[in-house]
Amino acid sequence: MTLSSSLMPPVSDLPPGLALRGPTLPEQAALLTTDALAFLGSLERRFGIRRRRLLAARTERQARLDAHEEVLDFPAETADIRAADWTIAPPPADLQDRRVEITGPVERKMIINALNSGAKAFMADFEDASSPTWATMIQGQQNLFDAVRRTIDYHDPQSGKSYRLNDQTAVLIVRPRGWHMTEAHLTVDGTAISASLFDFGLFVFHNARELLRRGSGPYFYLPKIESRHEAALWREVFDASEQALDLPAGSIRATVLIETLPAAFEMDEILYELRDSIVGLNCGRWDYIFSMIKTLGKRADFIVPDRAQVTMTSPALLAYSQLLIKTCHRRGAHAMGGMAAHIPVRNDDAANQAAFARVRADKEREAAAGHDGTWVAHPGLVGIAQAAFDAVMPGPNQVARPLPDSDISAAALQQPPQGTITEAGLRSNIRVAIQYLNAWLCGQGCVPLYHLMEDAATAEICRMQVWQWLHHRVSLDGLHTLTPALLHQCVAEEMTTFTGEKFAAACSLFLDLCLSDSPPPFLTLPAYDYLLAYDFLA
Ligand SMILES: CC(=O)SCCNC(=O)CCNC(=O)[C@H](O)C(C)(C)COP(=O)(O)OP(=O)(O)OC[C@H]1O[C@@H](n2cnc3c(N)ncnc32)[C@H](O)[C@@H]1OP(=O)(O)O
Ligand SMILES: O=CC(=O)O
Ligand SMILES: [Mg+2]
Repeated sequence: MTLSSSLMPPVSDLPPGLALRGPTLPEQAALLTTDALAFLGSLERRFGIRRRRLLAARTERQARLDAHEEVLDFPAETADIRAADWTIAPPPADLQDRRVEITGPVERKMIINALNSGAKAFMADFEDASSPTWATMIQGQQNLFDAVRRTIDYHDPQSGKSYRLNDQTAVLIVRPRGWHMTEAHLTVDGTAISASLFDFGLFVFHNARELLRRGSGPYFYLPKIESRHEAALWREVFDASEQALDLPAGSIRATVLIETLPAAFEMDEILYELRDSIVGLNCGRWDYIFSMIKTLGKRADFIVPDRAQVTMTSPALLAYSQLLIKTCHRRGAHAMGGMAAHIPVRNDDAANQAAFARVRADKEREAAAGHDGTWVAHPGLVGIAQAAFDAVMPGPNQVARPLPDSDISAAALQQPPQGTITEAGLRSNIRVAIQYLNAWLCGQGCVPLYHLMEDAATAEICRMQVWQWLHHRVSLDGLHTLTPALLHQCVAEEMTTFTGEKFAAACSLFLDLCLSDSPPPFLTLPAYDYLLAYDFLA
C-alpha cells in the first residue's frame, strides 16, 4: 500500500459534515473529489435512516421466527402482485445474452483477466470476494474507473507479464457491499456511511455517463437483500442518483441475488419494486445455504448436515432454483444460475479432471433447468459453462421457453437437507473458516482451499454450521457429542500446522462466532472491526 499524507484532500474542501478517517491513498485525490463526496453525503443523509430501520426489521423478524411467533410464507398482503400479469422493463442490448458471467475481486490484474476471459459479463465484486480494506475499496474503484475508459493496464513485476484489454471484452457489472456493512473511512454527520451507498455511489458518480456514452450502462448486482422493502430502498437510491447525476430515467440496471431464505418468498415482489430497473435474479446458492441455517437454525428439526452434502439437488435448493426460474420467466427477467465452487487444480491431472466434471455437471443441470446463464469463478471454466449453455440455448436466453406449471410451496423451500454430520465435516469447517478469516484479515477476500474457491459466503456456512451443531449438541458420526470443550480441542489440533501473525486473531474470532449465544448476522461485521484496527494502526 502506498500512503501519502501530502495528497490528503484539504479539510476545507470536504463538504460540511463529512470526514475522512484513516490512511490516505494517492487514488483518493481523483476519486474523492468535493463533488463526489457531496453526492455520497446526500445519499447517506437521504437513505441512511431507512437502511438502519430495515436492518432492525431483519433482527426483529429473526427474533419472531426464533420464538415461533412467525413462520416464513409468501406474504398475504402482496398476493395481488403475485397474481397480476406484469413484466419488467426489457433488458439493455448488451445484457440480452449473459450465458457465462465471470466473477472476481476488484484487483487490477484480475479485472483485466476477467474482462478478457471470453465470458459475456464480468461481475466486479466489492462483496463476497473482497476483504474491504480501505486500499482495496479505493484502488478497486480506481481500477474500474480505468477499465471503463479502457486505459487499464498492469505489469506484474514477479512474472514480467504485461496485461491490457482485448478489443472484445465482457460487459462490466459491479457488486457493491450489502446493506449490513458500513464504510468506516467516510463519516457523514459523525456516522459511518453505508458501504452499499459508498461503493454504488462512487462508481455511478464517476462512470455512469461514460458507460452510457460507450453504449453500455451502469449495471449492478445487488447482494443479500432480505425483503421487497430493501429492494424498494435500492429503487429509490437509483431514482435519486439518476436525477442528481442527470442520467436518463431507468438507465441504472440491476440484477438481484436471491441469496437469503426470506427473499425467496418475495421474488415477485422484488422484481415488481424494481420493475423499471431490474434485469434478472440470481441464485446465490452459498449465501442462501448460509441464510437457511441462520434463519431456521434454532429449530431442532432443521439441522443441516456436512457442508459437502448440501448440493443444488437437495430438494429445498432444487425448489428454490425452480421457483426463481419460473418467477423470472413469467416477468420477462433473466434467471441466472450460481457458482460451482470447484476451480482448476494445477499439477494434479486427476483432481483437475474431477473438478471440471463437477463444474460441467452443475452447468448442464442449470442450463437444462431453464437458467439463462451462470457464474464461473475462474477463466479456465468459461469454456465449460459456455458449452453447457450453447448445447440447449440457441438464442440469447431461455426467457420464452415454456416451463412446467408446478407450484412451489412454502414448505418445499423449508425442507431440511438430508445427510450426516461427521467429525471430518467439523474439522473441514474449522480449517476452512479459520484459514479464510486469516486471509480476510490479511486483505484477501477469496482464496483457493483444498481445490475449492472459498469466499465470505462459503466461510459463513462453515461457521454457522458449527454454531448450529453446538447449539443442538449434535452427535458426530453418531459417536461423540459436540461440546465447547471438543470444539476447542479440534481447533487446537487443526491449527498446529498454521502460523502467521493473524491466525491467532482468526482463531479467536472463529471461536467467538461459534460459541456466542446470539451469533452475529454476518462474520464480516466483527471481522471488519479487526480490519479497521489494523488499518488505523498502519
Ligand atoms: C459465493 C460467491 O459470491 S461467488 C462470487 C465471488 N467469488 C469469486 O468471485 C471467485 C473469484 N475467483 C478467484 O478469486 C480465484 O479464481 C481464486 C482465488 C479462487 C483462485 O485464484 P488463483 O489461485 O490465483 O488461481 P490460478 O492461479 O489458477 O489463476 C490463474 C490465472 O487466472 C487468473 N484468475 C483466476 N481467477 C480469476 C477470476 N475470477 N477473474 C480473473 N482472473 C482470474 C489469475 O489471476 C491468474 O492469472 P495469470 O495467469 O495472468 O497470473
Ligand atoms: O453471491 C453468491 C453466493 O452464492 O453467495
Ligand atoms: Mg453471496
